Amino acid sequence: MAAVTSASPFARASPKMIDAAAAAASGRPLKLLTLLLVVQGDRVLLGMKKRGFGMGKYNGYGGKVEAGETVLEGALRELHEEAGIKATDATPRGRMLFEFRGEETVMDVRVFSASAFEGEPTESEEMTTEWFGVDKLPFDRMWADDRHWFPILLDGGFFRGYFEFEKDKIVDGVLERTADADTALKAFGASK
Ligand SMILES: Nc1[nH]c(=O)nc2c1ncn2[C@H]1C[C@H](O)[C@@H](COP(=O)(O)OP(=O)(O)OP(=O)(O)O)O1
Repeated sequence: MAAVTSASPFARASPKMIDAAAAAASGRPLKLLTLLLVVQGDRVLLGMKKRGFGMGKYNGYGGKVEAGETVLEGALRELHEEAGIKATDATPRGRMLFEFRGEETVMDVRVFSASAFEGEPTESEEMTTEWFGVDKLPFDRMWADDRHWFPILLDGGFFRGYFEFEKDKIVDGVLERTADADTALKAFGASK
């Protein structure tokens, strides 16, 4: 399992590097977003984004956390709105900061996974619903960071990272497997 993760050029991050990357973003506005991956046995539910940010890419389900809801509630609501299902065992797995060159706001993405749900995956106006085998994930049609942290997610682990993008290409990044979800969350001084 370590071999999978260390294959990533970003996996050599020390906590110090992560903190330095986070400090680079401190003081900048963070946009709180969720991302929920439904992983059932050896298959993963992904949706192709049909509009807006990330259009044309496959991803898990998620979006902005609304006022008055917790991050988990936001993650569950987005999954339901976009894929028509209710996850019953969603659990936090990681935290990723994404910076886009030329943009002030840094995306603060809270990653969850779930394996159980109620309902049938149903395509929405925003996303399709498609199952992919864990060894056939469409990484070349996903966000470039995904191939680096998916192995940790599929392996049952927790992670935190920071990636800088120029359009949709990675220009810099650090990624670290953490001992638990709390460590991943508190990494960048999460307030909620
Ligand atoms: N580099 C990245 N890698 C990744 O795997 N997911 C990313 C990502 N950058 C953003 N995301 C996810 C987080 C979130 O689930 C989604 C963006 O949220 P939204 O779809 O809500 O954005 P939109 O600007 O389209 O919002 P709405 O206009 O409210 O639909 O993309």
